Amino acid sequence: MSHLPSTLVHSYLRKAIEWVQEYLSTGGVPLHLFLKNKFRRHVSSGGHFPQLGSRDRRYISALLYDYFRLGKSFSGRSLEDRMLISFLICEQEPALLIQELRPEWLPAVAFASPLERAAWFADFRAEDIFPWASELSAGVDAQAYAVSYLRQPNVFIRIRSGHEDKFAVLPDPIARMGRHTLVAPAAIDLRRWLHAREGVDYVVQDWASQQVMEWLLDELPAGKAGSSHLWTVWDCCAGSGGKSLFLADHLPMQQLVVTDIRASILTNLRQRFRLAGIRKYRSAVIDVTQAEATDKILGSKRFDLIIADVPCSGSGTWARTPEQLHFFTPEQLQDFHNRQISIVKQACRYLRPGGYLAYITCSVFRQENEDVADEIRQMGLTYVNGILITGYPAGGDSMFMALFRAS
Ligand SMILES: C[S@@+](CC[C@H](N)C(=O)[O-])C[C@H]1O[C@@H](n2cnc3c(N)ncnc32)[C@H](O)[C@@H]1O
Repeated sequence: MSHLPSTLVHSYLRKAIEWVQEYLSTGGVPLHLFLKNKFRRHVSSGGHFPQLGSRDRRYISALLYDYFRLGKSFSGRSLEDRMLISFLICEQEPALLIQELRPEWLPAVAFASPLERAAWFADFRAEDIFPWASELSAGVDAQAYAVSYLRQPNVFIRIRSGHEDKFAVLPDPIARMGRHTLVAPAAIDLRRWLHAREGVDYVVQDWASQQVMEWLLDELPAGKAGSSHLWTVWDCCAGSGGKSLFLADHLPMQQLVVTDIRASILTNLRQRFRLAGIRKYRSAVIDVTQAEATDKILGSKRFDLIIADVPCSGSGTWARTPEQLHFFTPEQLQDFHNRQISIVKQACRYLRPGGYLAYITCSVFRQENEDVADEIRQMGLTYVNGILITGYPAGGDSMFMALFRAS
């Protein structure tokens, strides 16, 4: 791509500004859904793209996503300036657009890293991107975490045990991080590059998510040599089953129960389990905070291990959904905290004596991590160990886990 007509460049910017203004005033839906809807409904209004082609969509999407990557920085600038600064900082090849719209900024394009490009602007302060550093969990490097927003995160693959031979030779854009973990640049079309089946030979699972589950296996007696115990497991906020799929691949289980408050996400889970060849499990829609309804379904069942991968701010994954930086207010943390406590309080009634509770979030906020862990201790469970995986140096998510044991 060596040339972009000037009229087209201006139309991209106009469209992106129009849509970002609309999104800022309505919010509500994730940005990717907003854009999907917009692209579908886009009707020519006499502009320069009667139909939006894939290049048009790419530019407009990048302008919107990058705009949110700046978080609260450059707040003294106009919307147009912020959009173009963010494009310059975050895109690998921003020169065509910048040359047309802000040629005086071209010297900044010469820098390779987003941080260097950002620092070219005198009014940049990394701490403005994410201004809630005092709320972070211990172990999160506030500056590195803030700067991680400036780059689209990577895609991570978990190779399923027994399928390793399919990945003996890797094509160029895909690299190995471990025996079972591969990393690829964002927006890669995995089907084009891998001669392996998604869901069968591999699953897309973030590095931090794989790391916390491996850590869990090491902490549990199941990870120790000579253990032949068959585990009974309840994944009480199972979502589309990322954690359960990992366990089904690695933990000898007698029983696996997966539940979620949303029926639709369980449909997704069942499809993934079917592909993965996992048939021995029970699934049910349960709102764990509702004791009576939960009792009706689980009855007198008691579990060796309960996975509580609770709903949270998702701040450990916000580099994938940077619009959340704009809509977040610290007051929301108390609501998340309360919901997390009520889920755990109800869930741990189903632990058998000596059973384990794995409390998990993809949050970097203390109020959802250490503070909830402290309250779980006060519920009478024994704290075994905890871990915070900070994925930002590897272009991945961050995740917290605290492991408890019932007496
Ligand atoms: C972080 S996601 C789980 C991700 C999943 N464990 C995975 O690895 O793919 C949290 C899940 O909790 C579910 N959830 C929220 N409130 C709930 C409740 N009261 N009872 C049960 N599930 C709930 C949400 O629907 C969501 O799917």
